[in-house]
Amino acid sequence: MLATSPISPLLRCPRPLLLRSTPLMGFQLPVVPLRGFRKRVSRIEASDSNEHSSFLGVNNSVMSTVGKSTNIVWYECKIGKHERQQLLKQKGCVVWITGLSGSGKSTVACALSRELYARGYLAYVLDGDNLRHGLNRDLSFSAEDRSENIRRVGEVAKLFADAGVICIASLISPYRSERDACRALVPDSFIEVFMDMPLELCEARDPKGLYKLARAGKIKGFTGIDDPYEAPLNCELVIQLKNGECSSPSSMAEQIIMYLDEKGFLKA
Ligand SMILES: Nc1ncnc2c1ncn2[C@@H]1O[C@H](COP(=O)(O)OS(=O)(=O)O)[C@@H](OP(=O)(O)O)[C@H]1O
Ligand SMILES: Nc1ncnc2c1ncn2[C@@H]1O[C@H](COP(=O)(O)OP(=O)(O)O)[C@@H](O)[C@H]1O
Repeated sequence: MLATSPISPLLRCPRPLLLRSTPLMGFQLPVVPLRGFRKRVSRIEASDSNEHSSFLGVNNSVMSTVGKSTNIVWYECKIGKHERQQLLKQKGCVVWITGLSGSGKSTVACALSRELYARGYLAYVLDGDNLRHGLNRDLSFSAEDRSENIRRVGEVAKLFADAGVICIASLISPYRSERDACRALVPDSFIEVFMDMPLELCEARDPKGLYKLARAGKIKGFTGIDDPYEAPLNCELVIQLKNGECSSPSSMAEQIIMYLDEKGFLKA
């Protein structure tokens, strides 16, 4: 359990205190983390201001500069991804669902989450539309902001996968290079699923009336109308119409579950 330090600012630890329960006393004792931590860090010189530079310091601590964050040190916990996966009896991964608005991304994402839950697996959906209500509320649909949107979701998805969770990201994510960058964050556990539905079908569905507005010129830069969508060239799964018919969401989810099972993600 974590708590902020109750001690004076002069003695404040660089990290929060850990509280540990003792069976004998039945209450929590503060445990000051890693004596020598401050000393070790203070002996490392400030790093330069390159985009991403790092060097080994005393006791293998690595002081880094990443983006605009200078003098930062990665702290490793003993309970890691492996332990969490053993606990959950599954492998953390990212199922990245891409496709046009109205192609069925959110529907299949929720069906997949539901089917996994029914089988005893933990999944979490990161939906583009939903994330734009919070984490990404500052982003528009300009190319630059869409790239930042995808980058952030890729980073969050990586954290979920590290937590041992099957993370289902459901975003239009129209640019190949940004999707590839997300893949590079979790190279062995990224499953790209392309909702390969014809524009005509998506437009006919138009559940939010956005295509109609885009065709009328009332929304500018709408994906598939006057903004590009770059279809994947080499993705793990493609979901398409069969004989002109759309499969049910649960059979689409089943297709993804079969892939996860074959590749060993459904065991620790
Ligand atoms: N200009 C424009 N282009 C595309 N989509 C638009 C636009 N404006 C609003 N919307 C709505 O936003 C949803 C897509 O958000 P995403 O975060 O998935 O988009 S992106 O990955 O950043 O391109 C998308 O949701 P889905 O229909 O679920 O895909 C739309 O409802
Ligand atoms: N497999 C499917 N079969 C029939 N209708 C579907 C299917 N998947 C999605 N739909 C319908 O298509 C519309 C768009 O689906 P949605 O999941 O919101 O797409 P997206 O998230 O890609 O915008 C919704 O009205 C939904 O009910």
